[in-house]
Amino acid sequence: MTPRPIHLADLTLAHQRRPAVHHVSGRFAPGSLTAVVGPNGAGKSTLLRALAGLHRPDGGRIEGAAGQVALLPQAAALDRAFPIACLDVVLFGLWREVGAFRAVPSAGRDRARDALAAVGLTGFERRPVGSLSVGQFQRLLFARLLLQDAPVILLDEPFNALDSRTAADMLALVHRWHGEGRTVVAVLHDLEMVRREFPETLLLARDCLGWGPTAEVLTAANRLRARMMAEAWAADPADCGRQDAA
Ligand SMILES: Nc1ncnc2c1ncn2[C@@H]1O[C@H](COP(=O)(O)OP(=O)(O)OP(=O)(O)O)[C@@H](O)[C@H]1O
Repeated sequence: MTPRPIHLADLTLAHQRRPAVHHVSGRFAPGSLTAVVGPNGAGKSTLLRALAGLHRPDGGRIEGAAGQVALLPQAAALDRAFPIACLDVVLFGLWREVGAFRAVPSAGRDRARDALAAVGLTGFERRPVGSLSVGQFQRLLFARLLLQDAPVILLDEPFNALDSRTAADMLALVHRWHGEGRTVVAVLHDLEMVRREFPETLLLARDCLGWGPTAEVLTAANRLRARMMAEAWAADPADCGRQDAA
């Protein structure tokens, strides 16, 4: 597995012209394992969506992400009322390989069953997604990522609302991906987990307040700055302060 590096060059991402990510520059090294942390509304999900090609830059550039990224969105952002069976959700992971309108070969179905087994969902093939618990649904989304087999994996709050057993199982998958040389980027709020498990951290409060080894980034001073920045942005969300921002 040889991911390409991903560069952010003076990246600004906006919603309705209000910057959510503001003049951020830096690099996700190939094979790195990075936590993206910051207060609510700091631009973390917006950044992941942009890396996945779902949000176009309003300023600056993202280089190297196209075609090598798989995204696990926040579970809360997904509609589970859709009447679809678990195996079919996992098979979406083959979309790039197989295409939208071609039948999935039986080998693909076998891989999907293997992915379900790998996340502890053997026997769930025909279950409608609406009948799954929160933790089972998150396992299902991880199974889809397994099938996607992407060099770069983006996870938006992947352990939210999971019990400790499920969180540990999903964390083991993250480490497996890292061990295979993939680049993994995860939005997280649990700073203890970040310190324990994630060697690199990007601290975001719309602006980048630190990006590098976790112990150097997650200092009390930086976290205080992040909170203050978030409050300043909340008070005046449109004030970019630079000529060239969106
Ligand atoms: N679709 C949207 N339309 C308008 N504004 C949006 C949209 N999505 C996000 N925003 C705004 O952009 C800012 C950044 O949101 P984002 O979801 O990226 O933050 P976050 O760091 O992921 O937050 P959280 O930790 O609460 O999930 C917030 O002020 C949010 O209200």
